[in-house]
Amino acid sequence: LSENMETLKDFGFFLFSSPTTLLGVGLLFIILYLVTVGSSRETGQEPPGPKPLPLLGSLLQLDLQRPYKTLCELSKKYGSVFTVYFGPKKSGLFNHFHNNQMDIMRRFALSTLKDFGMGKRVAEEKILEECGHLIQVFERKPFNTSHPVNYATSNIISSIVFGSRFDYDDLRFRNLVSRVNESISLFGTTGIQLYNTFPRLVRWIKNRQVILKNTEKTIRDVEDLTQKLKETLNPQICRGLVDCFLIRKQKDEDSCVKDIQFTEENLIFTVMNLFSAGTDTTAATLRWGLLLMAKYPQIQDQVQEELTRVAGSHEVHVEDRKNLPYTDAVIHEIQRLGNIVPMAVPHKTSQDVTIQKYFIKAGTTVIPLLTSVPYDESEWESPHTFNPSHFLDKEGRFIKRDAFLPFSAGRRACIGESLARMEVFLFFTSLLQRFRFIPPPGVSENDLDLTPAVGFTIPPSPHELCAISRQ
Ligand code: HEM
Repeated sequence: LSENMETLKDFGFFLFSSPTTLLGVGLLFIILYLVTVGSSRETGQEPPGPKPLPLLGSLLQLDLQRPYKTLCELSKKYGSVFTVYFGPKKSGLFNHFHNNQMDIMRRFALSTLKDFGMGKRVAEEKILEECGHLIQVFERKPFNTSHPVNYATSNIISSIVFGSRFDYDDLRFRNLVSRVNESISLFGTTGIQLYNTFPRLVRWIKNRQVILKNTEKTIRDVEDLTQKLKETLNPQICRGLVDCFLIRKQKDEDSCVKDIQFTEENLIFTVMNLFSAGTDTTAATLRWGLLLMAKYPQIQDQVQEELTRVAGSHEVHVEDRKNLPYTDAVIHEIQRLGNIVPMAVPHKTSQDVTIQKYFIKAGTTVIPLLTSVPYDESEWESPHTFNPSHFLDKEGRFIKRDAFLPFSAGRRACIGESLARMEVFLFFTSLLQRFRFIPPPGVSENDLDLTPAVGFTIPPSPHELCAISRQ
């Protein structure tokens, strides 16, 4: 996902696309000049920012484990477009795609996800089936929600990509999911921030070695899984995204088209990207949801009262959402407060560009600082409190808010948004229908800690909950 190329058009579109513009200063951009200080001044005015130290840039001013926090503070001082130096020059951890390839792979993934039911009934059926499996493994005795929830969300993307789900006790699947979780979490550590800043100096850093090993093993697993699909491929039937990719590749080969997009390498990385992007994010959101329900039992009561009144013991479907305004508001509030992708995905300008009055050189890393939006005091009545009324009008009807941007905006916004929204709604409602979530014995609601973990995406810190059956 990281360091993907971005065209000038994408960049402009992102900046001026409607929700962003509406928010004014809401969506803040950090412009990370990783080139020599002052070089861009030759061509135009550089965005403001803290004065960089030689070599270290702005490093000493940043909380390297939670950079989004200090960056948010800096944005208050310097405005919606500003510069931060992460050390002296440009660096990146993974960069697998070239510009056009990224565009084509994005389009391919998006249209295949749609073919496989993203936002449609097919996906709904898959998710409801998975809810059935997830419910079986939730326990009355204290348990860590991380594993089961990650397996469940991973199975949704797996069945879209590979055409089938995995058993929760399948060792290879468990390892795949654990490696994704571990790498995403390590991406947020100080060590990796340092590596990104001084790649030559700290190549040996342990967390980088772990990420590289994880990636190597995942590549082997994905190669093996795709090989099995290749052996049983029937060009008439697409079981999942991998099949569609292979069929397209075969077609190009048959008609002697020299393929630079539909290559084995792109297949592996597309699958890996979807697998990581689709697992950790949705699971983190759901885990925040369950934790917040345990912490705020009165809100859990109201969700359960509404679910009982509207759906009784029937399975909740997507079409029920419009009749569940309170539950819908709670889910939106979970996403707002959870703020699980605080710095979106870094992009890179492919050409020089001027934004507002500021000149940004080609090759500059640009980070949309999403974290500034959900806690914006000019947008939310009580930005730091879990308050579902942010999404309700006086009559208790659900209201959309422009400052709700967990999936980012513009041409490079999340491609899994409708799938993720469906997953979060169906998993959350079916779990809340069946279970009451409470803290473990001896732990009070007040003791439940809402400090986020460290990571590229930010789930809650490790914790345990009890799931008491309501039936
Ligand atoms: C609640 C769950 C999710 C949240 C909050 C979320 C959020 C985001 C955000 C903020 C971005 C960065 C956009 C930007 O850089 O401007 C992103 C990118 C992306 N997401 Fe999601 N996402 C979620 C679930 C998913 C799922 C289920 C999938 C799988 C289909 C997915 C696939 C992707 C991909 C492939 C990208 C990169 C797009 C690109 O660079 O062009 N996401 N997501």
